[in-house]
Amino acid sequence: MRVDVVTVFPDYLAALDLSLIGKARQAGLLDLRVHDLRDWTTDRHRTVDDTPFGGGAGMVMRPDVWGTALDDVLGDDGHLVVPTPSGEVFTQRHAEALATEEHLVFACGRYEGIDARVAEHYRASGRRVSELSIGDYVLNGGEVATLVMVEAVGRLLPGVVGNPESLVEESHGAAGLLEYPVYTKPPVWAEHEIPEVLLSGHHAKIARWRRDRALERTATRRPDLIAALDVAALDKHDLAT
Ligand SMILES: COc1cc(COC(=O)c2cn[nH]c2)cc(-c2cccnc2)c1
Repeated sequence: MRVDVVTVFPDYLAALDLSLIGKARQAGLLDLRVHDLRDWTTDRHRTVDDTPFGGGAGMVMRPDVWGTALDDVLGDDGHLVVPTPSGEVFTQRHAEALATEEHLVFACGRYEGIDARVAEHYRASGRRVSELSIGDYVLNGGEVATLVMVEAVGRLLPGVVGNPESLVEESHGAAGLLEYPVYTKPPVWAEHEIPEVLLSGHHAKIARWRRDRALERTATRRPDLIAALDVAALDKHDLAT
């Protein structure tokens, strides 16, 4: 997979050189390129923004600069992803769908956002455009949201995560449940013990205990997910464990 990120703060994406995503890049599993939007400006001050039509506070990012940058970077197959508070909420389902793409291009907005004609222009020219929010809050720019989405997508690519099994059981995974509580040594810590069943070696009981804790946690913390629960996947998942 090729991922391009266009931003006025390229250094923000340095975190993608680290850990699993960094290793995936070195292994050639992920071809990540970060671009400075100002490289497509034509004026002496390398201006990327201007005042909003209709008035209001703040500045808006110019369509002409974004257009020349994205025409270069999108190529024939790029799927344009625009992190924005006004987008569809990004979920594990979006991560799974984006992980099947060949080429993603993240446009990191700053100020009050990007001129709306940019997304419109690429949609109208038949390109896939996804305006996605990582949550109901406002950030100063799309870079942090891009880090979140690149990590969520990148870790699903074959070969990136050591044990693909671990992708099945995690929160928001195939069964749509939150993850059950996990424990490791020592068996007693600060007078807190481990649930007995986990020491029993009885795999069916352990699987059942884990499923019950996941259901309990989901019902308590995310009742909205219970309504969307795919019981069939849950049982399939259960039988698989
Ligand atoms: C592309 O347009 C944007 C992008 C961003 C950065 O992304 C987020 O904040 C975000 C992404 N998921 N959840 C939040 C912010 C604004 C923005 C800023 C101030 C006032 N209004 C809008 C606009």
